[in-house]
Amino acid sequence: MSLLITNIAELMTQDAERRVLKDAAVVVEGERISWIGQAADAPAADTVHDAQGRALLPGWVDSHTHLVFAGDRTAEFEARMAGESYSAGGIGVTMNATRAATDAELLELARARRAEALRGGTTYLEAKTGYGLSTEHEAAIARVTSQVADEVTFLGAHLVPKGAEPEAYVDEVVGPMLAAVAPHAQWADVFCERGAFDEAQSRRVLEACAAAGLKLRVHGNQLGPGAGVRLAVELGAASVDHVNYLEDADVLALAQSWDQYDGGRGPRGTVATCLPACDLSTREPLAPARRLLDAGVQVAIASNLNPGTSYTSAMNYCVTTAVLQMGLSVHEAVRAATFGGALALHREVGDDVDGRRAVGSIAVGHRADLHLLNAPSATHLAYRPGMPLTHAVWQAGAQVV
Ligand SMILES: N=CN[C@@H](CCC(=O)O)C(=O)O
Ligand SMILES: [Zn+2]
Repeated sequence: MSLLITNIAELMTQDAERRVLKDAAVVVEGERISWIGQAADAPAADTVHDAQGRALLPGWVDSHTHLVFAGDRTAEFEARMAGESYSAGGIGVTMNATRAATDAELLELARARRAEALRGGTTYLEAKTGYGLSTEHEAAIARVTSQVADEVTFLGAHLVPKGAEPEAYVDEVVGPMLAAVAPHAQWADVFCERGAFDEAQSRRVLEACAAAGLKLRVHGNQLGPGAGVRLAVELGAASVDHVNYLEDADVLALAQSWDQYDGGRGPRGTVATCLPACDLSTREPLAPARRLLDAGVQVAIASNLNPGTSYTSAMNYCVTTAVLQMGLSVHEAVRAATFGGALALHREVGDDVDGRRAVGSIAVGHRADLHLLNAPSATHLAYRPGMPLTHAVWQAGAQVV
């Protein structure tokens, strides 16, 4: 079955040439984009969707979520709004609530959140473990996560649980916990921050996970300057996330990591993933996305959905914030939330590579993940902040919204 989406006022492809087409059309065959071009030149298809002058973007690629948890942290949020600062310790509150839930309850909660994200235009999503913090609970959460997320990240090194001795806990993370979770995960992450894991502990976790075949990502430089960015670049992590507190040397290292990049055929560098909703909720300085882009760093924008620092999956809101408060153009912000997220997950290139297609851009051969706005241009995301602009969504060629 083929589908022609026509009468698109603005088609923001986020493809290699960063093309933005006016009066455009897209043809989808099965799960795959098979044609893009001017509406007047479009081939016939089995069915037609008249976009009626709306804007079409790639579906959002949310490359940083903590989708699987129970409970909420309203009281902590209220305290923060009253002037308290965020600390990693709150993770323990969610650990207790999550351990108390059954796997079936966690799956139901996560499925509801995944559906909410999809309704907001998120067609591809990464999710982390990290609220189990024991071998048994991390393995259970990894199994649940693999049923709802497109990419699964092992984050046993999220917090040393209360009562545990840090080095003994790291021994567990790199030993039995890693062995139990690795079959369900593609990625490993560590919260390299004061109050969580120091540089040596983070390095140990990341090296062990890499040796077990997991690709790397890092939570770093969120609450103050630190080793996260440096470690991520040194170990070839796909992404370092938060990046609120950066020294010039961090920005330089991130930029240099992209020196050899040739569009995905050779090695990739380390993406800097900015989490605007989290920055606002924690009242941390916004990540310096403008400075990073100007330095030549590849940037992603993600939701960081979690009950502590960012209880939202609204990527429209993250993009709006990036434009209004972080100094990005609309095109740059949309790129970071689509192509940038895909790059941070090594999914930005490929026409049926290992049975999977590229996501995060609209190009022939890529997965037909499409987001139709109820607006004539993507500019309206920032121009009409907070308005419900998601009109229709296709995921792998199927209309889901
Ligand atoms: N920074 C570490 N982890 C989460 C917060 C987790 C929590 O507080 O529950 C984050 O990305 O912000
Ligand atoms: Zn996070």
